Amino acid sequence: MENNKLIAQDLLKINAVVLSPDDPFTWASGIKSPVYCDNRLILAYPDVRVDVIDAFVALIKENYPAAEVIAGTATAGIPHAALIAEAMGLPMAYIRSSAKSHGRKKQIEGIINPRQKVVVIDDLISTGGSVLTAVHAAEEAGADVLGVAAIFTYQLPQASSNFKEEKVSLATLTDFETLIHLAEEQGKISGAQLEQLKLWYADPTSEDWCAQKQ
Ligand SMILES: O=P(O)(O)OC[C@H]1O[C@H](OP(=O)(O)OP(=O)(O)O)[C@H](O)[C@@H]1O
Ligand SMILES: O=C(O)c1cc(=O)[nH]c(=O)[nH]1
Repeated sequence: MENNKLIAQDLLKINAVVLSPDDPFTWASGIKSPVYCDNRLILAYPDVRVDVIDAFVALIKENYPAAEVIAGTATAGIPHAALIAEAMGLPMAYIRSSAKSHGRKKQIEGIINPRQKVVVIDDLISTGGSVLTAVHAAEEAGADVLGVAAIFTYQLPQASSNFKEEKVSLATLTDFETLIHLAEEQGKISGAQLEQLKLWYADPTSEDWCAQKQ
């Protein structure tokens, strides 16, 4: 099975994908959504963890073969970055959303040296805002950021334009289209739920779909 389908199947199997159209989720970006994908749950399933890390290693070897440091985005990107770095025998670092206000007042924990080739890991891309903040911090430290690798992307136009504008490469293990297609195939989503998701997905930043559900 191709990795994008395997990982989507794993996410469905562990119930990482939750629908709640009547009580929408608020995403990090402020977007209201009927769907949430909780990749943090992967950590609880050793077999799924192995699938995810094997797929990440293959993705990084293919897209960013010169990687020298694996850097996780705080917080959900950190455990995956640690496991990838371990599997690849590479140094690992993590990047906070902003510098600490106490202690050593760092945004980057661990070591990223100037000119080092860095791959930044996040668990999930909605708008890409969180991981692009981490990319900027690594670049400010002088790193040569090869690109971003993440488990899942919603493939939102807003994310594509953000990555394009910043000239940052993005590679993911799976995506919204693959996930929804598989959920439909496996009867894990009803026709009504699919229609509502389509309505939201046509314009995720508008909250019209919320109004129309009532
Ligand atoms: O692409 P974006 O619009 O930035 O959204 C995706 C980000 O949101 C989530 O993190 P969250 O802020 O919930 O924090 P966490 O990683 O600490 O769980 C997720 O883990 C991504 O980092
Ligand atoms: O955008 C987010 O905050 C977000 C969406 C999602 O589905 N899962 C998640 O962990 N964060």
